[in-house]
Amino acid sequence: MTVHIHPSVDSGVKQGTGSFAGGTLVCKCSDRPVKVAIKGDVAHNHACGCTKCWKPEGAIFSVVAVVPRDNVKVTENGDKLKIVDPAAVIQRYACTGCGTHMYGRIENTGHPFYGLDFIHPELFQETGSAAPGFAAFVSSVLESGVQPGEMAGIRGRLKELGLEPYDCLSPPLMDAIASHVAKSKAKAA
Ligand SMILES: N[C@@H](CCC(=O)N[C@@H](CSCO)C(=O)NCC(=O)O)C(=O)O
Ligand SMILES: [Zn+2]
Ligand SMILES: [Zn+2]
Repeated sequence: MTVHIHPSVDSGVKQGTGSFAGGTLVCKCSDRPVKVAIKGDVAHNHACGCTKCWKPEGAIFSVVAVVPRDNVKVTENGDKLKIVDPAAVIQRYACTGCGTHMYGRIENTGHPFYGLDFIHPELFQETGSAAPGFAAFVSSVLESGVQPGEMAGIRGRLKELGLEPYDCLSPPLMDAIASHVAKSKAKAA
């Protein structure tokens, strides 16, 4: 049986051009779509199996990447945006018309990823942004109703696609988080 991970990778991961200069994210509304301008390319693009990241209908994983928060600007119909969960670490701004998450922002200045916003590159109206490079929070798909017996097939398909599966973030990102924590502790001592 074919395992569907996410429509943007199911027929193979399409590599970015390496020179993506930015573009516009557009929600799914036919009337007054929300538009968000992004400067520059995305970084740390990955498939995410967590329950909080937005996924298109039928997808098991989201595809999510980061950009500097100063490179994110809501340009049209921002009045339709609402924070999904104000208590979450990542405050995800979703369109109240279609439910699409347009960007996620961290307001805690002490968080290792403060300064980076989370976006879904599939919403770019342009092509060529950096491709996903790994899969994060893979075991978390069980929290969305995936059956344990499906996990081997899911991990196998992710590997086949070149998206190494991890049950948290990738080692370089986990290292970045731990280094940040170590530095914060040293400063406080
Ligand atoms: N098992 C949980 C995991 C949720 C989780 O920790 N998600 C990460 C990654 S999201 C992008 O990669 C996270 O940082 N969450 C903070 C937040 O969502 O506010 C689940 O599946 O819910
Ligand atoms: Zn919308
Ligand atoms: Zn996630």
